[in-house]
Amino acid sequence: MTQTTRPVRSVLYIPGSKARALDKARGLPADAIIFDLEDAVTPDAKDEARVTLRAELDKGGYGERMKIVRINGFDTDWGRQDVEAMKGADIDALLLPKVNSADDLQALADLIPDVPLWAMMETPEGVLNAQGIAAHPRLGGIVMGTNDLVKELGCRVTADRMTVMTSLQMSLIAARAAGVLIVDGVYNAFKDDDGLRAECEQGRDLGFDGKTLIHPAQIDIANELFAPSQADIELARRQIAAFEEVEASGQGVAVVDGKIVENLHIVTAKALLSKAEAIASLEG
Ligand SMILES: CC(C)(COP(=O)(O)OP(=O)(O)OC[C@H]1O[C@@H](n2cnc3c(N)ncnc32)[C@H](O)[C@@H]1OP(=O)(O)O)[C@@H](O)C(=O)NCCC(=O)NCCSC(=O)C[C@H](O)C(=O)O
Ligand SMILES: [Mg+2]
Repeated sequence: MTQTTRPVRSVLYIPGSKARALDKARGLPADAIIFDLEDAVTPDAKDEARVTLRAELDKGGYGERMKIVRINGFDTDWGRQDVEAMKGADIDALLLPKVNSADDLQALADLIPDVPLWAMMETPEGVLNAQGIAAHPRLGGIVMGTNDLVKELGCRVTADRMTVMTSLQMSLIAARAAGVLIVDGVYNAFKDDDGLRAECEQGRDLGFDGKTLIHPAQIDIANELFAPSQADIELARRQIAAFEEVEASGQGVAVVDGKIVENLHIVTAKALLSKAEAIASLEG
């Protein structure tokens, strides 16, 4: 599976300092894990977290879950030490926080070869430079950092997220233009399932590949809402069948449920079926 077809419906942050949570993650149904050395770890726990995390990664047992390590930025004392500690580790990506430009990613790329890089989109400068960041040759994915964005923009958190909508969409457009994955920001109220459900639906409808999460109880909702539903799958199959039929008679437009279906809709339908297959193979 290439990085862009790999399911990332649920992307769970785990503080690198919490050994129990790091162990628990081996049995959680998250598609991806962000092992965090940045904001979820207090300054006095940074050195120990780095050692704990490397030991847990070396132990393995995380299966097919995508393993992403969020390091500290290079404007801190810890960023370079985090990179050193992750050299040779069995990980799928390093995630750089507060990326302002492609140069920030290049500084990380210069320190470590081969490992794909992911970028946190969570500063106004980063959002304005989203196109260049997404186009960096080592970039595999973008993670929205909506908490930092709210802080930096000086806006309020609203239920409809209109205050961060421009940033979400600029980042998403940049990711799509570059062909990299992009996952939505976290929903802080981790006991509010209805609120999480609404935000997942919004993120999915906007085009995000999945949602970052802070608690295991959020995983099932994200997995459900970022997967094609049975109705989506059946409609895609009917569209493909109907289009093949009209195509065989030399026409380019079918009608399904009173709506036109053209070749471009078939591309979307096939992509949806590929995603459903990738999820089934991951879960199987
Ligand atoms: C939010 C929490 C502090 C809550 O922790 P806790 O009170 O321990 O929760 P529970 O008692 O309900 O936990 C039940 C069991 O689940 C395990 N657990 C909890 N959280 C996780 C997790 N994230 N991953 C794996 N396992 C987890 C507990 O260990 C319990 O297990 P057991 O004892 O066996 O029953 C806590 O959930 C937490 O710390 N969450 C992560 C917070 C975090 O990572 N924050 C940083 C990322 S958010 C961010 O920075 C985004 C971005 O940068 C931005 O700007 O927006
Ligand atoms: Mg942040």
